[in-house]
Amino acid sequence: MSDRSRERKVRGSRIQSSRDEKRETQHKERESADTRQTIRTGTDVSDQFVPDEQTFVETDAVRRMKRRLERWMDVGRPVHLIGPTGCGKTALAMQTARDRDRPVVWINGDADLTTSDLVGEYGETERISERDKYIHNVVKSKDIIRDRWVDNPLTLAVKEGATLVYNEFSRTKPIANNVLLSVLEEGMLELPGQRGESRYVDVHPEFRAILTSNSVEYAGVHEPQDALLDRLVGIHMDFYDHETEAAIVRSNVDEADQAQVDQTVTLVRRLRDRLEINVGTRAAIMAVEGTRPVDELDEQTFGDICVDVLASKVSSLDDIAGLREEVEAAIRETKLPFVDQ
Ligand SMILES: Nc1ncnc2c1ncn2[C@@H]1O[C@H](COP(=O)(O)OP(=O)(O)OP(=O)(O)O)[C@@H](O)[C@H]1O
Repeated sequence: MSDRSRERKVRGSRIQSSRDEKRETQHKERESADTRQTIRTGTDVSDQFVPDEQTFVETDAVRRMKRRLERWMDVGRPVHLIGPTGCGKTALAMQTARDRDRPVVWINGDADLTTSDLVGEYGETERISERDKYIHNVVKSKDIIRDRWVDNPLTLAVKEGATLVYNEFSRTKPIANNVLLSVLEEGMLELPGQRGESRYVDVHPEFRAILTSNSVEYAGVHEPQDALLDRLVGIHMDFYDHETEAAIVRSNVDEADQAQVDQTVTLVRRLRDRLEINVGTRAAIMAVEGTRPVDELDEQTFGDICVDVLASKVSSLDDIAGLREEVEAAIRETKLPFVDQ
């Protein structure tokens, strides 16, 4: 492949470096990795929240999904991860973002988010006092009070060439997300509150975006505008395979017994098929955590643990009774060796 064909175009602006030069740049960046930061605090920014780094399990299934995501990152396309609650979207997005060796910016979608929450506002007032020091013992002071513009996460990410992880973006009202349209296509961010030249910001060529949404809410809460969806590559995720879920549980629960993890994952996957409510990987993690303090685990106790793990998703005592029946039936079917039947 000729060098020219290796040059990759990012929406609205061209990465000047060929793939080799980019590798060279990345190598240099890696050398100064300690200067790389997840933008938590930077110049003129309020503290940025980014989920803490966790042990990330990479089985074949996870690697395949991650590679699929990275391919689109490589060509500069924003990716939309869609999947049921607790299937692993956030963990995958965050690990892919971290592995890019670029700053990571996190935004949590919310119905109250406005455009200025995303891009910035004149959030602070600065008072500048000038004293006239040329005329002896005459003090003339002038206070200038000026609003100071504060960049918010999206502007930060666009300026720094960060990887933006916009979690549950469809919880944000579409009108607030409109500001993404020109970022993802024309490579230009418009700051509605700003004036003159500073109203427009060129998108850094290394800027990338991963948006996640919950399959149910995605269609429900705020149907995203088609113009935004049109700019996104969509990857639908489902729950991982048994081996991956068991590995995820083990990585999230210290010193968990392998057999108990396997059996609990089997049970949780069985309940996922039987119940109307969404049974995510977190349920398996919490069920194994719930058994840790128990010395002699019997069917009743394990049934209580599994009901507790899922009960917040049912709203009435009748539903709880139905849930318990399903849980107990699934425990009997799964013949859990560690549970004294
Ligand atoms: N590859 C992985 N390695 C380690 N833990 C993982 C991995 N994938 C998912 N998990 C864990 O499984 C649980 C659910 O994952 P995650 O939060 O990423 O799901 P989600 O689809 O983003 O959920 P939600 O829709 O609630 O945001 C979390 O506790 C997460 O730490």
